[in-house]
Amino acid sequence: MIKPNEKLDIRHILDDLENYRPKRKGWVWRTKNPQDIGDFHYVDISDSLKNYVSLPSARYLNHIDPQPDATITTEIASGRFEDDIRRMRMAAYHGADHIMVIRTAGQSHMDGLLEGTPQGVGGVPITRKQVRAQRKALDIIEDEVGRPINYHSYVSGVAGPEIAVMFTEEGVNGAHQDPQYNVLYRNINMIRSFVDAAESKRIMAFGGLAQIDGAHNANATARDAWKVMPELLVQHGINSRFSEKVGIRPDLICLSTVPPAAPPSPDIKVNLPYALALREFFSAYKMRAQMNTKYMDSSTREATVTHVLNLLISKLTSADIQSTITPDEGRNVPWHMFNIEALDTAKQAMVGMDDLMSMLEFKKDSDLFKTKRELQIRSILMMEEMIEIGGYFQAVENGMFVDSGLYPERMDDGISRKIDGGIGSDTTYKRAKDYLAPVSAHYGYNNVSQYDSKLVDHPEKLIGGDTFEQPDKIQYIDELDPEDNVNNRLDESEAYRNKNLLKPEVQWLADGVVTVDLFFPTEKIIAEAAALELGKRMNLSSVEVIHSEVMHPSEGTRIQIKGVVDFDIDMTKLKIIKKEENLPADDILAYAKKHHIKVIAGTGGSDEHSVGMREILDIKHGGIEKYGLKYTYLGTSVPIEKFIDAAIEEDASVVMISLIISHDDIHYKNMKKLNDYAIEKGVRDKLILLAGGTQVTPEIAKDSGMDQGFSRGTKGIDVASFVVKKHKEIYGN
Ligand SMILES: Cc1ncc(COP(=O)(O)O)c(/C=N\CC[C@H](N)C(=O)O)c1O
Repeated sequence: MIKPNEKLDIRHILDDLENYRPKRKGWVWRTKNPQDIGDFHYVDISDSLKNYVSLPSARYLNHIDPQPDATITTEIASGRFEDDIRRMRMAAYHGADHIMVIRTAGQSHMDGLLEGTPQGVGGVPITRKQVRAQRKALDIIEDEVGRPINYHSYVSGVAGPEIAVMFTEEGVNGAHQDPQYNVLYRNINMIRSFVDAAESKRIMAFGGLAQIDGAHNANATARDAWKVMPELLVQHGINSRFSEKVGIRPDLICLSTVPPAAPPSPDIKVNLPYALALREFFSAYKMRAQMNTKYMDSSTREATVTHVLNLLISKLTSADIQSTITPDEGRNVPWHMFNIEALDTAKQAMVGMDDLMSMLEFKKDSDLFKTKRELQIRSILMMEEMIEIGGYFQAVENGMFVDSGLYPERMDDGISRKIDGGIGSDTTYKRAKDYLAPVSAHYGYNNVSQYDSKLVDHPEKLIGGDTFEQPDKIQYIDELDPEDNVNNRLDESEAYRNKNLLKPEVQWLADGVVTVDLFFPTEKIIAEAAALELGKRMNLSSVEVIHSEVMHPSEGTRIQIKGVVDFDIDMTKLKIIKKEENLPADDILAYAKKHHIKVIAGTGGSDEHSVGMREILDIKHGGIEKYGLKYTYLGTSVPIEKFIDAAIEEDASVVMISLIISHDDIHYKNMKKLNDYAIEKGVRDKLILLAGGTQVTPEIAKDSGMDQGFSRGTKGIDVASFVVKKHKEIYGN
């Protein structure tokens, strides 16, 4: 099993891919398991991971990392699967157990399977080899984090059935499949789409894949998304009932529900009635909540707050899968850090709202229920009209879908598709009387008995098993394109994989992209031009403004730029400051007692923070008291001189000053003052001066005259161990 300090070896993953077989088939849900974690009892919770990265503030709660009971998704879309695999491992550490891989632009229109490992645009070309490599990598990653990970991509498009077969052969665990998506958003002929969908869904049912529908696209496409809510209910109904009739189990039918409105609209008031309406209509199925990307601009802060409101909706209603679009979707440059931020947002908000509904209930007499009912009635009326005019196909041709009017109001701007039009029109054929497909998952008419009436339920037995039973029958193609493949890409970036060279990246190894977050005290248009100039002068190339935010029309603008650095960093030449090993606790205790080490401690300058210092001092937090050091606490806002005067008076050998406020580097200025005063009083060489604080950098503290600086995450033993080592240096054993 791979260790956290070992990097995934992509070449090892690519090795012998031909003979890789998936460990299991089908989807795995998390198991809800209410439990105590740390000092708290959680209810909407599943088991914790073996290896993980907890939220930053978990540091104050014994590094607990509670995992919500909902599956959490991250979307991967860089175009190079070999770099996406590292991102998948990072995502798994941050709580993702559903990896959704976007396909290269336009794959929906390709009528057949792609092969090999060409680089994609905005996603990877989903091919058997890329799927195998990623599933094999996820086998390694799920063992490392200690939780099954679902691999997911898309079965929509004209090659739906072929992709469904390949996914089932390769152990893919989930897929989007919704013929309405083909029709409305990819202009694929509707007859072809529904015939293909029946076949694809039948195969997915056999493979146990979880299915996600495409209703969310309506509210990403409609002009005023909140007005398509009745239609969203209709779209969910069409795909869910169709899927169930074809044979997909209801607990694997996941409705992709996105709150259609976002702030500054009254988000919860608009979205909650819809969320309740949906779950009341479709309680037999699973809910896949997806964060709203429609109203996302380029501010990751704004996107994150909208995401949290979406998570509130999920907690107020239900979410079996909680999808986390990268908050950078607004810029359409999903980078590693934004996938991880979105995962942390979901985990943080969901565990933060654990067991919410045990404390709340909705006011029965509020508008909430009236609006919910009204939306449901509107959607039923829409279904009735569809039946009246001749059914779904006719309704699409009449442009009933994605009309920006709140049904039955019509704006007549819906997406209309011809029943006999679109890609793949006129490509469906009635099966002949003696039609036979000797395969284990096939929708509709299959005249097996003409050969063997005993095998009607197992047509594949006619040929000694199909590829689902006999994976060795799979025709595995390695590469088709001698240029555009992973081997060439790996060779190009080899120096950054197995040498000591380092480059910053946002999505691809050694892409060299960095961002600079800055503020200019001037109007936006000038600030943007100045930011580009600044980027150039910082020797960045391809400098672009990726976000600008007006703080005031003339007083100031915040700008984020991205740019590329063209140099490498040689890791062997870096000055790495190793964290000092602590002495054994017993040795510290014995020495401190023998030498009666006394400490003067307090928060210096005009600083009132005291929590941090108490943690480092008090025995109950594992403070220095636990290791035999006696301390006198001077309190907060202690004048700098008083520390030295007290040390002299009490014959203390250590001064510990806590300095949290860092404006204008006042913390370092106070350290200098402390050091200078100790020299002035002629006691500097007898004293150990230590400074601590959230913004204290040890190196700068030492440059400011301290013997050592301590920053976030310092423990009592770190300080006690340093004191004993330093005391031995000054006073001998
Ligand atoms: C039903 C369906 N089929 C296929 C595709 C993608 O289809 P192409 O491979 O042709 O782009 C989509 C698109 N949305 C999925 C991403 C979204 N951010 C999500 O999380 O759902 C879809 O909704």
